[in-house]
Amino acid sequence: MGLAWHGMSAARYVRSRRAALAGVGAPDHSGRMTYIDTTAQLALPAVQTRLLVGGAWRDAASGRTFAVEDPGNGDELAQVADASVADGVAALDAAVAAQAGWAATPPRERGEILRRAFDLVVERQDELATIMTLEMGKSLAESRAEITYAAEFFRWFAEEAVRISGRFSAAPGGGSRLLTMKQPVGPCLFVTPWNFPLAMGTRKIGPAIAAGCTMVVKPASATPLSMYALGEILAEAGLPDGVLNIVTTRSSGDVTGALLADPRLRKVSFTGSTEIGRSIVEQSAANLLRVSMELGGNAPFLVFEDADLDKAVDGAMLAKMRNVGEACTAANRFHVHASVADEFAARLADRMSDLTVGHGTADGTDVGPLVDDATREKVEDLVADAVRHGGEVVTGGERVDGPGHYYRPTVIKGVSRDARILREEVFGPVAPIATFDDEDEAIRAANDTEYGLAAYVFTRDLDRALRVAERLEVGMVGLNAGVVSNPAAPFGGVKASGFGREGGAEGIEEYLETKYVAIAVPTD
Ligand SMILES: O=CCCC(=O)O
Repeated sequence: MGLAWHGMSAARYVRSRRAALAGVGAPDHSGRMTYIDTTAQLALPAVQTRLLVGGAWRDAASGRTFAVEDPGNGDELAQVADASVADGVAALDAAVAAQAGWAATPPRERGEILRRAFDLVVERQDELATIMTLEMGKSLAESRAEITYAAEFFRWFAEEAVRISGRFSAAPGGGSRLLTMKQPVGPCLFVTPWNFPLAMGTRKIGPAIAAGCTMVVKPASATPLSMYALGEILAEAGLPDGVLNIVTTRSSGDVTGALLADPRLRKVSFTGSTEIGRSIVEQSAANLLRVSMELGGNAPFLVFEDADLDKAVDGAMLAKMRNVGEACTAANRFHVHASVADEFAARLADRMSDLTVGHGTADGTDVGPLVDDATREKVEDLVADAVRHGGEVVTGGERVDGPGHYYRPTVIKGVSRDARILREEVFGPVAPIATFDDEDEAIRAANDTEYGLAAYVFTRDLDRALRVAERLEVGMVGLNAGVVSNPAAPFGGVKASGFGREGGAEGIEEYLETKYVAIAVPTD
């Protein structure tokens, strides 16, 4: 059975969209994006998604909706309920009402729900990939990879649900015993981003379900459809009403502000920009909420003179081009030993210029559009600034004309340390390369940022690898590896990249409180 889309079959929706989109935004090697007007064939069903509150789908109290657009050609994909503050509070009411019952549900039952949801996500990978590609642009291959990643959080936390434990010990002085237990923190608010619309949801929802927490999820307004599809799957997997509530809104600040001010909320987890993260942390102080923040990055990619350059270029392609560069873990700047920098730049440019830019659903597309024009304009500004600061564009360096927000995969070498592109998060397919002469200089350059999420190190010298990994001010290091993300590993950053860890054995701890009971034991 396919996803049911509030009475209409999402499979039918996806099929009709897929047929309609065949040929739209086909890549054209002359440099333009050809848009084949398929309006006559589109015949889009008026997909309207609603809010999920207490297990029921309902309209926003305001009756308002907003449009979700395909970043690959600007087509409207759906109208989505635009929740008001009252809708947000109703969702929290539902989460609060479900909390006690859910916390009392046997861990095995919570794990089994997650396991069934894992199976369903895997089974529906193609449908989900089409929805995701349409709403955020990346190629279908990228969307499928994200869906596998997303599903694995459910499988991982299905296994963690039954391993929550405490301890029992004797007080050193005698006279009492100490019983330490773990309990769910309570109702949570999750604010998820558009760049990984499903995985950033499952990375929070999975451990919350495993730990026995209820939740309100507010997905990014650009990408609500993947989250709705996930809500349908979790309901089908047997998640009780009210445990997961989904609220889409364009008034994010108002709705999340009201929830953060509500003393019934006990935790907030946010993935997104450092700027918004700071504001959420400030607001969460009033009720002293448990907080997890997964914020911006500015990952350095270090290539030492002894690195295997083939592996370094493979790693660079992954670290830079995964998700079209729209990832907080993306290699943002390349610091390469001066003796190998030209060779590295030439090899990377060869690989980048081979990539096919096109609509995410078109056959052969490697690189889809950026999510919106503001993102593309920022990329253009950063490239222009890098060139003003002496950078030489080796490949790319321009937008693709035509509908959609496309930008060519770009390599710039000789970027000087004062260029903005080495300090600001690019969130696009641009690899700026700067050089260093020795290890200390490489580390100084890598740490010269307010961010501290991920870093990548390429070297064949094990001593150096460990030394450098220890000195880098980041939460995650890829050692001769271009991807650090793994559901079994603790994902998270330091400095302005936030705090808290998602995934791994640490992931579930974010959703658990520790309580201890002192038990008097008569001594005679
Ligand atoms: O963009 C943030 C998350 C990226 C990831 O989980 O790999």
